[in-house]
Amino acid sequence: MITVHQLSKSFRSPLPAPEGPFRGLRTLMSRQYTEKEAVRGVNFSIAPGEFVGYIGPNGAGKSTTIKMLAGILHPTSGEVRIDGLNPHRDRRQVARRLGVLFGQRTQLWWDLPVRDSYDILAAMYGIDAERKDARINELADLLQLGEFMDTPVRKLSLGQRMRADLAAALLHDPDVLFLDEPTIGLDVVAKRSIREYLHSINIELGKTVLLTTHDMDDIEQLCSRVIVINRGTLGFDGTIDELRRRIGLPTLIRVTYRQAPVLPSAEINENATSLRLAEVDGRTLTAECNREAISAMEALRLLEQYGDIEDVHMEEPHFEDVIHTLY
Ligand SMILES: Nc1ncnc2c1ncn2[C@@H]1O[C@H](COP(=O)(O)OP(=O)(O)OP(=O)(O)O)[C@@H](O)[C@H]1O
Repeated sequence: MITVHQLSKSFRSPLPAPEGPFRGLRTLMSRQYTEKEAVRGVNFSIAPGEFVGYIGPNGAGKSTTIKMLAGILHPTSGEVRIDGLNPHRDRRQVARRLGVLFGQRTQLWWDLPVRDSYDILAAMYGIDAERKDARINELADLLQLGEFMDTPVRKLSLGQRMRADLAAALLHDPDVLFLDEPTIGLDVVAKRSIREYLHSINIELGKTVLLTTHDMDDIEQLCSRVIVINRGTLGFDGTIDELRRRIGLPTLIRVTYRQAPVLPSAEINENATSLRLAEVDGRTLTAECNREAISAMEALRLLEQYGDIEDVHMEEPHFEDVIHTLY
């Protein structure tokens, strides 16, 4: 559905003129430029129906990539294809298949009621009146837009605005969605409602979604695959589980024994790279387990030697911590 081959984008900015009078004016006239390689030789492909997270630290090149995928920016080199089409050359055809949301900027008309923005967008996409009304009613129902459909966009709360923008991105029923920070600044309730909706359109309607976000809960709850970009180049492309394994943060195993365990230093220390004792507190022992080196069953078999186990609790490393290690 989406293929990206050796995609690169450089930005050229004028170098500031040296200190002195009329510096601002001299900067404008400056003929010296600096080149910023925002995206460097990126390759990936996304199959129909995938939900992919595209993540990276600030300034990594995420928005620049999405803008090139959507045909808003022209690549310096490399290729993008959306369903075989070039987003720049075949702009109109691609626009029909594509819905784009930039969470930081609305694509709705600020001073117009929400409904009027949809009328304008429907005219731009060539949607006839009957289909437009049916579509707006459907989206208003699913995204609960009814109460503010006639309110100017500038008067909406952030959560309402995001729902209205999502409906705008979906109005023409595109197969592919590019979402750049769709939950930014939202409270937990609004985030949950947006996530539930995105999940449902991916699972039930088979929409292909590329999601950029700094919210790792978005990624963990929605994405089957994650692509990590850093300083313009891809560092990882795979499932969340693969990413966890690659980073190798330990799984915590918390075992409660029937009686206080006999301290197990010797044997656990022999296996310190795979299973490391972190803490003993009364009847509870906490160990850090490297799942690459030892299975949970093997770890439990080792821990069983130190007493009768009453309860076991396992805690995977927090995804935020995994990502923090990666950045
Ligand atoms: N129009 C532009 N002119 C010059 N440099 C730009 C332009 N747009 C982006 N950049 C630079 O390209 C780099 C990548 O920017 P981009 O917006 O793609 O990052 P991002 O990963 O989306 O970051 P964030 O998470 O902060 O939104 C940054 O260093 C940014 O300053």
